[in-house]
Amino acid sequence: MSAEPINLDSWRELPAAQQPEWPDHSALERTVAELQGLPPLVFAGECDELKDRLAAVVRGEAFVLQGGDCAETFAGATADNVRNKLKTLLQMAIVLTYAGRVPVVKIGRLAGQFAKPRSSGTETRGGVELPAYRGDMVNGFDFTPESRTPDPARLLRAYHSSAVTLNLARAFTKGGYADLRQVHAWNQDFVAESPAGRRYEQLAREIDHALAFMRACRADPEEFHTVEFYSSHEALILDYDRALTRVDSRTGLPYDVSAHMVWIGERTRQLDGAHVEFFSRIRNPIGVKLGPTTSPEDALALIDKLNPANEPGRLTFITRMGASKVRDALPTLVEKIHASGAQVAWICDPMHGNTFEAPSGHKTRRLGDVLDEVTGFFEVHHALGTHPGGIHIEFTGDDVTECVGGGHPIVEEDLALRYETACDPRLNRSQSLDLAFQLAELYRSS
Ligand SMILES: O=C[C@H](O)[C@H](O)COP(=O)(O)O
Ligand SMILES: C=C(OP(=O)(O)O)C(=O)O
Repeated sequence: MSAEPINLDSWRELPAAQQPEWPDHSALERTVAELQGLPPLVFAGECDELKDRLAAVVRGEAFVLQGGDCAETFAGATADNVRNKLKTLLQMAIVLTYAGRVPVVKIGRLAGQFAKPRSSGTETRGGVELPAYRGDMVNGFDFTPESRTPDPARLLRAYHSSAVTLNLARAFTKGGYADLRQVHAWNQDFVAESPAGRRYEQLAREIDHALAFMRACRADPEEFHTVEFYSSHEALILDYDRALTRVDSRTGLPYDVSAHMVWIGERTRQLDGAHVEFFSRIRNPIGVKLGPTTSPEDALALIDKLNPANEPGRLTFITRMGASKVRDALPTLVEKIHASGAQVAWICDPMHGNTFEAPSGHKTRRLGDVLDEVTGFFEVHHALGTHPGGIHIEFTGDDVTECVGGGHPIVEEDLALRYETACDPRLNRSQSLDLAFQLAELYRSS
């Protein structure tokens, strides 16, 4: 048991970036009090299990696949939607495990990814200025004063939507849908239409043969029938994540039980800021996004503050440099941190450094840039002898047209066809599989 209670409110004294301006503070306090009385969404023991899996990533023995929507929406918490995202994640994981020959730690940007940091606090349309959309946890997407006013009741809806989503994810991953014998079923609606689907079908046939062989040998391990799946989100709105922090009865230590893993974004990772302070107090495995301006000194100071015991699996750096910068910005960072002896996992987010505006005004990303950043990430780690530990992506299971490129190509003129994201552009299912095949090749040759 820990000797003294840990102060979970020390962050309140510090500047907290990207927080909503709640118009009604007493409503916020009532909501927070209600959240504090609600059951945990995940258990501390599950968070520890994920920490162990991430420790294997630090040792170079496993690879992280972390992904999901840029911004989940309340309306999107449906069985079809969650199943489609999980299906894509499972297909990507199978490609990586089979073709890349590496165990994959599966983490969704799911069941809690309801808040967004924004470049500007307001949005102007036709001369009207309103608060920017900050995710369904804070305000509505519609461009009206009512919808854009931050509403604390949304924190409760975020909790309940997370609970529904996590319940579906647990049912799909433990209840038979994720059984390896379903490798073909996951592809059924897809195979004929897309080159990635056809390539996947070939791989699924090989897996079938391998499974038949294993069964003939009377080997049918439990791992073939269910999947370990973990949830994660950017813990941006501190009132929410603090209200869902509970002291673990086994150890007396605090965990943010709104997700297994939480991360700090590029815009809120100030060393003397509230987010870093709050994260230093909770015991979940945590991530920190690092953009191209991060100095090795910044990263080392974050390690001192967030992982003073140098526990492997506790801290993951998610680098998001941009394809044009990764080969210049990443090497010194990795080299100096590795030389310090710090035990961190390195994950590449090839999305957030590669956003641009198409002539139509849509925010988009090129799959080619995404693949180039991932390739640069592998090159840097290969040259330094460190482990490229995973990827963090924004994707969806639907055939949206938000990013350009891919084996089943989408061009800039297609963007308006199915542009459905609430914030940043996501890879569709075919583009996600293209990425998985490329990753598997990179992994095998690294
Ligand atoms: O997902 C990341 C950020 O929230 C997003 O890129 C911010 O977008 P903006 O620059 O349109 O505010
Ligand atoms: C905001 C995000 O990324 P970053 O903090 O890296 O900009 C995100 O991943 O949603």
